[in-house]
Amino acid sequence: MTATIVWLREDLRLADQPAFAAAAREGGVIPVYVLDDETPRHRRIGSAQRWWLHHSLASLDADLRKRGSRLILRRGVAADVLADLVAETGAERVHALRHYAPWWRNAERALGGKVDLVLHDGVCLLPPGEVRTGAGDLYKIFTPFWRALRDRMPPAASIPAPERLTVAEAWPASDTLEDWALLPARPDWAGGFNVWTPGETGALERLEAFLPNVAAYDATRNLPSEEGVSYLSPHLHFGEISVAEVWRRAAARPGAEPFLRELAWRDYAQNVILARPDYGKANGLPAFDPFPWRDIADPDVAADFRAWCRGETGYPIVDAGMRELWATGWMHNRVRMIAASFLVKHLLIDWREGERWFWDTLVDADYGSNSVNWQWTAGTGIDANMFVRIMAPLTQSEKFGAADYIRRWVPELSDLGDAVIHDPDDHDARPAAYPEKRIGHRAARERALAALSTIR
Ligand SMILES: Cc1cc2nc3c(=O)[nH]c(=O)nc-3n(C[C@H](O)[C@H](O)[C@H](O)COP(=O)(O)OP(=O)(O)OC[C@H]3O[C@@H](n4cnc5c(N)ncnc54)[C@H](O)[C@@H]3O)c2cc1C
Repeated sequence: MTATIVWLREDLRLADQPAFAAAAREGGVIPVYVLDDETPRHRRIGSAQRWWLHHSLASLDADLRKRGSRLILRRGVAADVLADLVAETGAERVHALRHYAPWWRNAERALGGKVDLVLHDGVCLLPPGEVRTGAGDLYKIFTPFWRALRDRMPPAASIPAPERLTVAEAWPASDTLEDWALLPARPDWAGGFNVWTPGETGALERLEAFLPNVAAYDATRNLPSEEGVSYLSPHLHFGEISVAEVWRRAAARPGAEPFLRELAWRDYAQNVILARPDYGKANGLPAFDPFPWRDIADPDVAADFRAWCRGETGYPIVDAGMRELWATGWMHNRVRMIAASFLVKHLLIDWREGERWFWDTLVDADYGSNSVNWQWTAGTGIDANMFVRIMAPLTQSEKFGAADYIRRWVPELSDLGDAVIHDPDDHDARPAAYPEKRIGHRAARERALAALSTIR
């Protein structure tokens, strides 16, 4: 019997997975995941995502075993490991989904030069690069991108999960998940991650739980104290559910458009990194290259950065968000915007420092979505919120009703009432255990605008 390898990356599912479907038609299937910390170099999978990956791979292996198959785990440079595995097993070809992070495109090119690699679309609603302006260019601005994408929806019908995968004649050797030590041990900081159920079943359950709320999403999505969003981002990042399936299921309900529009941001981000592979480190607007960010090597700046990471800035909404991130690996979108803006504009610290922190601590860290959103918030991006629009964290906190959210994540403030909790200093109500503001809003605003004027 011929054998075919399915190379899995952030597409850890069986349903609506064209690489599995194509391989299953050809004979014996060998599903392989390669832990590759070398090809992405400093973009190796971050600590929070290693936790997720462990559980997601365990879940996929269990699902495969129900179909008479199993997951083969190998470690090393993906293109080399897979080429060796093809030689070892006599596999005829490798099927995989196409990915858009620059290191994955390099790995696809390298592997394609060695073996018969068949790449399938399935990571986005539409393959990045396909949505273009009338002049044939890629869209820089989200709103026209969204309109063009929407005109080409809905996505094609779902591909069912293979009921039984034909088994390879002999299984190649596999590492074990324990060999990879993906879970934190000393200390185990992932206790709060138990709010998540990584894997295809967990992803589907999340979607089912969210669908009845889709019509209310527009009204609740900015309210961190409420459960108004889908919490699907890590499942979507790891490809445990296809974004097309999320679209189809949500679009079948009335009032789904605001949610579908947010899904399109994910596609948009992949389009941006396809056009600008260095978007995680290079300003979208080169005019910002000489911007006088404060020097992180300076001990005062380093202390500000540490306070931001730990949720000790003295701004309750920022601190609640940063602590939610540390505890659960996730942060509400509105609070991500406020916390990111605070780092960049109030503390005047380069957006790349924040992007790196999020890379390590988010369970949904995604090269496209993270860099696009950081650059959007910082005002340095190709589709940018202007730098001069400096978010006032305290006003945002009040406007979006964050009192319960703050009480939950900042226990020092849990006894404060709604009227004072957003800005305890201003009401002379700051408990001694809660830190002072690192900098006042007005002073921060003036400093940020003065810095901006130097590059104008
Ligand atoms: C500074 C900053 C950094 C971010 N980094 C990431 C990241 O690394 N990975 C990530 O997936 N999202 C990132 N986001 C976007 C957004 O915050 C999350 O996608 C969202 O909070 C996830 O929660 P949810 O699944 O409940 O989203 P919902 O509101 O339920 O949205 C559904 C899905 O749409 C997509 N989506 C929604 N908003 C955005 C957006 N602005 N950009 C891209 N996709 C979006 C996500 O896949 C999300 O799961 C970032 C936002 C900011 C401001």
